[in-house]
Amino acid sequence: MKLKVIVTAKIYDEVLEYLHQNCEVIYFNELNEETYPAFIEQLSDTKGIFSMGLKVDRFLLNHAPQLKIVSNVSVGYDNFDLAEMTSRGVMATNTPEVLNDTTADAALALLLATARRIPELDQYVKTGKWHGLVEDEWFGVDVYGKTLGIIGMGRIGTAIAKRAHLGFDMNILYHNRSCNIEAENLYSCKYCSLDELLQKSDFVCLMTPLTSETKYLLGKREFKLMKETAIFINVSRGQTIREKDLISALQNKWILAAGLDVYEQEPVDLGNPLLKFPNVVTLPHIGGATKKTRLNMMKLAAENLIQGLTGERPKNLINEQAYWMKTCLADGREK
Ligand SMILES: NC(=O)C1=CN([C@@H]2O[C@H](COP(=O)(O)OP(=O)(O)OC[C@H]3O[C@@H](n4cnc5c(N)ncnc54)[C@H](OP(=O)(O)O)[C@@H]3O)[C@@H](O)[C@H]2O)C=CC1
Ligand SMILES: O=C(O)C(=O)[C@@H](O)[C@H](O)[C@H](O)CO
Repeated sequence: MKLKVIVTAKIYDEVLEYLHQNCEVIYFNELNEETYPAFIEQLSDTKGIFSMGLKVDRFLLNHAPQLKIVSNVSVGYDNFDLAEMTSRGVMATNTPEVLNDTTADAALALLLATARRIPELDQYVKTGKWHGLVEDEWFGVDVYGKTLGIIGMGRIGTAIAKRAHLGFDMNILYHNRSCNIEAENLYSCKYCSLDELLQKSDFVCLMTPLTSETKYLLGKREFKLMKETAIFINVSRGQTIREKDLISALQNKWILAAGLDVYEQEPVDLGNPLLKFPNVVTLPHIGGATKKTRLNMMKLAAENLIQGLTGERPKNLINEQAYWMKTCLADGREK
């Protein structure tokens, strides 16, 4: 008998086909008020879930006593209550690496668009304001040769550093809890404290995961430390900053501008003051999304799911302990 899995993410046909070959698939195109009760009902004998950003908490787990694995089609997994999953032996997996370059491209796109005021100038052309020589009040600022501070120099941070250093001759500062020797050697990145990075950078790019440590990492104090000419880019998660403090920073001109892919609340509320600033360039949390990369993320997530269901250690297992609890201890294998 095939094992039952629930799919709650939009999924490309070839990946759905792969899952069908291996599992009995219950597919929810969308989880909303109407479909949620049926989803909860299906959980009772479900072994695996394939989802993107699904909140996996005690409530969900209480309804899923047979669950072995939740495969996230995303590298960030702040949607998981990891402690709760691990204590119940439910494996958690994500999709690192395959989206590094796509997300780094998006971060650079935001950086360039904000610095050179591309959306404003696009409107300038399209609304017929272009009559002669463009006045210098519309000019942006240079990117090449400037200092970029990357907070969170991991897989994606390093891909951003590569582009900025090799492509735009930028000096790179970075801050992590530990050093990234590869980034230092390959792209001349220099480690510094968070405060030093904020004070010295022309561009500050936030690229950490959202954790209890990074929640509200940047607030009023940190925005005030930045240069008045600094441009802030956030492609991590909305809650890594205090959004109301970013709004104050822009209102009071503590910083020059911001480029944002992520928000405290998503989809962002139309009344959010951030949407009113001409010097804020916005994207709808699409940094990691191109069709090719999304397909690769889905394929990886599907492989992780099947590996977990068939007793293999999933390639991108996040909580090792859960694997040993359910898979190895259950069949008597030694750690
Ligand atoms: N907008 C989008 O579409 C996308 C957003 N993302 C977001 O980007 C995040 C990063 O992805 P990825 O690069 O693959 O992750 P990595 O784990 O490779 O990198 C994260 C980096 O953050 C650093 N970090 C973690 N905690 C802290 C802390 N408390 N203080 C300072 N630095 C810290 C880590 O270094 P150290 O451990 O040494 O501190 C590491 O270098 C994801 O978790 C996700 O939230 C990812 C893809 C797309
Ligand atoms: O992988 C991550 O952590 C991401 O943030 C992205 O890939 C989104 O999941 C995706 O863009 C859907 O919003």
